[in-house]
Amino acid sequence: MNFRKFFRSFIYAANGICHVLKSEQNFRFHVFAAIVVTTVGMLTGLSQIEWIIIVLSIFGMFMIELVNASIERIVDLVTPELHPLAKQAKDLAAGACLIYAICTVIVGLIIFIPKWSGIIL
Ligand SMILES: Nc1ncnc2c1ncn2[C@@H]1O[C@H](COP(=O)(O)OP(=O)(O)OP(=O)(O)O)[C@@H](O)[C@H]1O
Repeated sequence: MNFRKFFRSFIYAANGICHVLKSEQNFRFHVFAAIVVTTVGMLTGLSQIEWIIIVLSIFGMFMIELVNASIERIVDLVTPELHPLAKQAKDLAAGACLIYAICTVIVGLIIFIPKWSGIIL
């Protein structure tokens, strides 16, 4: 096994994550939301399975934002001009992010609302 090559692939991946953090406002928003949810989760008190679901939701959102950013760049590389298929490709990728974001909000509500209802009511 080539450890140098293996290690370098981590550097490339870290570069990609740093780039998306600098260039994508949506990704920074998701990082902020993840910090808020993690803090609220610690204050609320979650079970092990609830934490696993939250972690999967948070990292799934990061992953899909990275894929979306990657698709945007590939589209811009292939066609810098306006093209209906370029629009479809970008809008489909953005739609995938939106659907997953809605899913994570629903998951969050399912986990947190029963815990808070005892405190609020
Ligand atoms: N090459 C293109 N041809 C046709 N439509 C495009 C093209 N590039 C972007 N669009 C469309 O224009 C709208 C805005 O695109 P844009 O790339 O600015 O998206 P954005 O969400 O602002 O992304 P960014 O993170 O790059 O700012 C979207 O509906 C997108 O599909």
